Formats: sequence, C-alpha cells, structure tokens
Amino acid sequence: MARTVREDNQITGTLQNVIFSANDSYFKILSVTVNKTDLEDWDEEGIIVTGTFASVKPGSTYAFYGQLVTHPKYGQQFQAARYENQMPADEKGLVAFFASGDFPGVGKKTAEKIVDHLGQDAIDLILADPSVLTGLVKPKVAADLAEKLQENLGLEKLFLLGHQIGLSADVAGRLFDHYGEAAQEVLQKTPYRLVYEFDGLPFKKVDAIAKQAGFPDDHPDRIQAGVYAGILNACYSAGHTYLTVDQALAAAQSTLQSNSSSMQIAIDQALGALVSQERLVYEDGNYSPTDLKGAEVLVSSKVKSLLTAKSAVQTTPDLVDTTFVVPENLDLDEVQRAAVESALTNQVFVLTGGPGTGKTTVTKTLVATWEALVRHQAQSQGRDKEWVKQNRVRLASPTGRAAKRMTEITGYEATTIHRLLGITDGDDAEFDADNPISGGLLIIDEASMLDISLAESLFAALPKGMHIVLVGDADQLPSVGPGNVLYDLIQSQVVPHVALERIYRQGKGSSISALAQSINAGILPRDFQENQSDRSTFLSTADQVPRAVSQVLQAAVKKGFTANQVQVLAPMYKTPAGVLALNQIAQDLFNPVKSGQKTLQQGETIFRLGDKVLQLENDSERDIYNGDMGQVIAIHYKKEPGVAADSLVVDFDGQEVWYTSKTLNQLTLAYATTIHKAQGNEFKLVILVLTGQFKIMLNQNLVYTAITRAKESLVMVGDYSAYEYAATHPVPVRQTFLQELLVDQQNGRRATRAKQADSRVGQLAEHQGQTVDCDGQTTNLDSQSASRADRLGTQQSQTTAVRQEATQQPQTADALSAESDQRSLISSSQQKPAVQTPLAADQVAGESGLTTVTLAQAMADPMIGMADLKPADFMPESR
Ligand SMILES: Nc1ncnc2c1ncn2[C@@H]1O[C@H](COP(=O)(O)OP(=O)(O)OP(=O)(O)O)[C@@H](O)[C@H]1O
Repeated sequence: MARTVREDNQITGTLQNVIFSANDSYFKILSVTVNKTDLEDWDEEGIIVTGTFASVKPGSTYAFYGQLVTHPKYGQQFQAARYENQMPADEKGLVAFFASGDFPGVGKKTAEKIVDHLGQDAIDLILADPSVLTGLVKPKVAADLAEKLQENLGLEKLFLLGHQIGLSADVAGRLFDHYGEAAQEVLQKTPYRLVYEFDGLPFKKVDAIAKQAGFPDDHPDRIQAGVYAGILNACYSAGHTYLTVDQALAAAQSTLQSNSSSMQIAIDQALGALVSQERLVYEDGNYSPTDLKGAEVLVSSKVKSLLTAKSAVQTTPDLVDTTFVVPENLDLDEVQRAAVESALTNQVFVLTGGPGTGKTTVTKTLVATWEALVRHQAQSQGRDKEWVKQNRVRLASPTGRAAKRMTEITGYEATTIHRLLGITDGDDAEFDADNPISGGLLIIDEASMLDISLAESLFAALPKGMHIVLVGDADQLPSVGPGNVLYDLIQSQVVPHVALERIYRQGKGSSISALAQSINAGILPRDFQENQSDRSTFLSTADQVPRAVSQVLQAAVKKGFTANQVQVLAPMYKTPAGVLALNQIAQDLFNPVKSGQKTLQQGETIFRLGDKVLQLENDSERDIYNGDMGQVIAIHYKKEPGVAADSLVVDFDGQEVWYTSKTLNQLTLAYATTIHKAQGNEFKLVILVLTGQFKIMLNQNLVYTAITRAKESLVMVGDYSAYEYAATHPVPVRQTFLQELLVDQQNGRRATRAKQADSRVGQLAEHQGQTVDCDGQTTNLDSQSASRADRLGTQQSQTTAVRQEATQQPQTADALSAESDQRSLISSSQQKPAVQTPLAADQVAGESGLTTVTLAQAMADPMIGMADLKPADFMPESR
C-alpha cells in the first residue's frame, strides 16, 4: 500500500548524479551534495534522495522536502515528497545553466548573449514568450531551447501544482505524458475533461481539483461530467449496458450529491448535452454509454451477418456425418453428437453445460472432425497447404490459464483472446475488421467471461467464412465487465445452441457436479452437510473461519497437497474470513518464513521466494493477464552485482516475468483469491468460505462458480445460512440490449422487454443501491490509499475507482455486511452454527429441529485427513 510521504524536513543540495531512473515512470534515485538541511545530526556531505523527478540535471541545485527513512538494505536516505528547482540565482549561474549542454546549439557565448539581453529573468521571459529569443539565436536553436525549457520546467511546475492540489507525482507525470505542456492548463481551466479522457482519476478527485480551480458546484462542466461518471459507474458496477431514465437520474444525483430541484433541471440539461456530444445514446427511455451501445450493435450485426455467411469449408450435414471423428472412441450421446453437427453446419454456435457434461469431449470431437473435413476437401478439391492453413482451427479463451488447459486437452495451441487479436495496452487491436484473423473454425472456451467490449473486438476481427463456437457454462458468474454476451446469445434464440445436461463424470468430483446442478436449480441439497468422498462441509461462524481454514489447510499439507493444487476462495477481500486474511494464513503454512529466505515487500504484502502469486490486471505487452497464477522463482536485490533495481521473477507456467517496484502492484498472493479471480481456473482441492458478512455478494452463480472450480475435492467452510442464501438467490439481472438487437426488431422488442421486466421485479428492488464491484474490490479499495489507485493508472484502476464511486453512500459491501448482515443471517431460522461437541450438536439439533454436523464428524472426513484434528482446533483462541 502506498503511503503518503511526509514533509518533515528539507534539504537543499546540488545533484551529483542520477543513480537510477525508471524507464516507465519518473521515479529516480539521486546522489546529492548537501548544501543546507534542517535534518538534525546530519553531518555527512552527501545523501541519497529518492522520489519522482522530472529530468533533473547534475550540477543543478534543488530543494527537497520529505523525510529521512532507513532502508533495510541501503541504510539512511531521504524520501522526497516534492522538490523545487533552485533556478540559478545570478547571471553567472544562468550562463552555466544555458551552456550546460542540455540545449542544442547553445554554447557559452550564446548563453552569455541570452543572459546579457534578457537578464536574470531570462528563463521566465522565454517560457512566457519564446519570441524574446528572436534575433539573439538562430530560429531552430530558439525553438529547441524554448521546447526543452518547457519540457523540463513544465513538468516540474506540474509536479508542484499536483502537489498543491493533492495529485500524486505519478499521476502528474502521466498527465504530462498525456497532455504535454497543456496539462497544467487542463487542470486549471478544463479539469472535467479528465473524466472522459484520462484513465485512473475518479470523478471525486477531478471534482476536488476543479473546486480548487474555482469551479462552482453548478458549473455545467461539473454537472455533465458528474452525470456521465455516475452513469458509467453504475453500468460498470452492475454489468449493465444501459440505465433507465430513473436509474440514470439516481446515479447522477448520487455522484453529484444533490437532489435539489435545480440540480434535477441541470441534470436533465446535462443528459441532453451528453447525448448531443455522442457520449451517451438515448433510446426508448434508456441511456447507454456510447461505447457500450456501439459494442452491442456491432456484436449483434456481426452475429447476424455470420449466420447467413457462407463457410469457407463445406460443412453440409452429410459431409459432417461421414467425416465424424470421435477421439478416444467415446460413444457420444445424441445431444453431444447433435452439438458437433450443429457447430459445424452453422457459422455461429453456442455450446453450454455444467461440469462433467462433456464440453471438452465435444470440443475435442469438433477439432478432430474439422481437421478431417479440411483434409478431405483439400484432397478432393486439390487445395494447397496454404488453403489448409487458412482454414485451420483456432482456439482461445479469456484467461491464460483456461487457454493453457485447452492446449493440454486438444493438443492444439490455444491463446488468450487478447493475444489472438493482438491487443496491447493502450493500442488498438492488431486484428480488426480491416485486418481479420485467419482460420476456418474458432473455438472460444469460458465464454461466460466474455464482456461486451472484448466480444466487440473479437467479432469485429472475424473473417466472413469463419465458424465461431462459444463454449461455456451459462450458470457461472457473468463477465466482470458490462454486458451479458453468452446469456443474450442464448436467450435471443437466434443463435443455434445446445445445452449439455447429462453428467458423465464418475468418481472424484462427481458429487461436486451434482451439488453444482442442485445449487443451480436453487436448492441446497439435503446431503449438503453429509460428507461425500469428494466434498465435506464445516460449519463455523465468521470468527471461527480463520482457524477452521488453517486446520483444513494443515491437513491438506499433511496429505501432500501442494499450494498449486489447493485454492482457498472467498467472495471478498476484507474481514478475517476474507481473501487478505486467509492468504496470510495459507502463506505461513505453504511457504513459512525460513532463515535467509529472500523477500520483497509491496505495501502490506511481503512476497517470499516460492510464493504462489496472482496477476491482478491485464498486461498484454508482457502477455500476462488478470487472473493468471504463477510462482515466485527469484528475488534480486539492487545491491547485488549487475542488478539495476529490486526485482521479483514469477514463473507463469513456463513464462518468466520480472516485476520491479513499478509493476509489483500488479501482483498479489494467490493462496486465497476472490471467486471472480478464480474464474477460468480449476484446482484439485477448493476450500470455499461463505459467511453472512459477504451477503451482498452471495448468489447462485457465485457459489456455483466457486464449487465448480474444484476438480476433485471441495471443502465448504462457513455459515449454513450463507450457503442457503446464496443457493436461493439468482444473480442480479443485467440490463443489456444485445438480446433485443439480435431478435427480429418487430417481434422481439416487446417480448424481450416483458421478459426482462418480469425477472427484474424483486431482484432489482433487492439489489437497489447495493452497487458493489463484483470482485469484491470495493472493500479492497477501501484498504488502498488514493495514491495507490492513482498510481495504478490503468483501465483497471479506472474501473475499480469508477466502481468505488458508484457505492457513494456507505452502502459498500463492508457497511452493509459486517454486523447487521451477520445478525440477520444468524437469526435466520435455518442457521446451523458450528458446535463444539456432539452433545452440543444434539442440543442445537433438538432445539431447532434441524440436523447439525458436528466438528468431530466433520473432522473424521477421510479425504484430507481431518481425523488428525481435534474439535478444539476449530475454536477461536479465546474460547
Ligand atoms: N458420451 C460419453 N460417454 C462416456 N463418457 C463421457 C461421455 N461424454 C463425456 N464423458 C466423460 O465424462 C468426463 C467429463 O467430460 P468432459 O471433461 O468432456 O466434461 P466437461 O463438460 O468439459 O467438464 P468440465 O467443465 O468439468 O471440464 C470425461 O471423463 C469424459 O471422458
């Protein structure tokens, strides 16, 4: 976690040299000769100063404001919160400054000429009006000099301004990168444009900057930006692609923190202005952010055009039938076979099914049959190798891990969708409508994770004759980003779709599949608490969770499970039963501190050599993605020979990625993760924690997604009533247009609306105002300083910041959860608290009329050796 650097002390000194300069930020380490300081007892001539600096020049004098810190490895150094360039005070110094070699074409003589003519204010005069140099130096030299001065001093001034208005130096640096010289003017004159143009600054922050610049609350720029940010936040927070007028109004009012009648009128005007500026689209009483609406329109029209397109490879039912290849000689059932036929005879096809229903089997059959079809036609039609290559199978998935699994299963190379499309951060995709991807059949796995923006990029880049097959589990959580792509494609009934329902998995994992199906149907099965060969349930209160998880993990370690095979899942980050706390417990068990072990600290996380870690954001340049898991395989310290900066090396399934202080905030411990982050991943043993504290997040899809991450074994810890609540509450409905756009306009519009309205009743009411990031980030962000969010400066940080804003009122997860929810859940008649002894269990059962699993029974579970534990082990220390 980033801490604000205090400004306790000051050093004025001459820069000797820049020891380190990060190439992806303005962070530098300087060696400085101290001229003056108020540091007590500092009697050394030189000092190391760290911080964010513009292009500081050796020989120049600076005043640094900050504090003395003791670095564990490098000893005492001065951490600068800000600095000021002590411009040369006299003419001699000015001449030296201009002749420093920094300004092309300016030597000592020219420098003297400039100073002679312009005097001691030469720098300010040139900055204000570069034409003062006319006649003194050649036009090219004058232009270069003015530009260099502005570049150096402009950034320094921006740092200073940023400091005054509460912007971190990192954000100031990024603003300078984005707007150049104009950054200062943007901050002072048109700050609200940052809401539309600059990632990583939430509306609240922009609003504070604008206030300092003198913008009144009723300024039209403020209202427009607030309305836009409010609508965008609400869409990202709930996954909607549009809001009704009432919802848009509520979002705007809550962002602008006013519902006065004059504000109402101003918001109406702002909505009109935003529509005419094409930032919002208004249609049929709904407002959509233009990009989201555009994405839905593109996906629907592309799907429609694909549906009537001609395949580049002939795939008539007869041909498919005669070429059918089933790997491993499995006997596909009728539905599975129909899925293969439909997938190959249609240009767009959706295959869904729960765990163990044969999605992978069908995928393998598809790939083999397609290959056979292409080979057969190449032969019969005399096609060359190039044609075969042009029509090859392509496989992709939203996550790296799922792509890797696809490769292992099919033997074909699978990639992330980002990589397939050549999407690199900040740049447009390499493959798009003008430069489509190649291939004859594209299979996308984990399609439930596809949000509308990624779907837009994907569909835009498909060539005309290509077949696309989307494979997924429709009952998993919807995508983190807005949109409901898989659901809408299915519900539209425009796209051919087969749902596999028969579970084939036998042995390990089979009772997990059955449990998943039951939860999917809204029922917590009777045998929920009965230990099965592959799953068990440990009831415990929220307080008892850390202890219980610790004991389960200890047993798992004893049984020989490795960190990679075990995954602890919880809905949110905070609370003692949340991801952060559980990670600490698991880290100490799987990778305890060893003497001499190398560690590297980032905020409150201490990474140890050997740790299991999780990438938190997409970094397409380095080909690592949000949700990727890896292991720390090396830690290097700067003091070591040949090492430029403290760094940590992570092995992501054979791909080594380096992290320095600048990128380490993309990484966290991965022993425990949120359920959202685990999507697309599977583990041998999953330990799932649900308690009443997480009520705001609980729903069928969440718990279904969590338990289906378990390939072989599942241990469920927490409140019975939390599981029951989750099983009986479907995921909140997403408001999207895609389904409607896909359906024939006349027939579809009314029917779809009616359907949506029906299912929304109750659900929307229930979730009104409970806008919480679906990754539980709201709580996580609470624990992060604004400067950390600033520093992230990525789309993700914008999104999370955006989402955090959407929870304006203290109805954040934490405010809503904690005690009140806990109490309401515990008071539920279905609550079955963990009990200490069989006697107590009987008592509880007797009193409540419910059956209760005792801890002793639970611990006798043979699966992970619970018999090793004692009942007292599950009790909090204080008992
Ligand atoms: N028609 C079938 N006859 C016999 N066994 C089958 C059939 N279909 C699938 N299976 C077997 O069932 C098991 C699960 O199938 P598969 O892995 O294809 O399901 P899945 O839907 O991909 O599951 P998951 O999503 O959990 O990975 C496999 O062992 C597979 O061989």
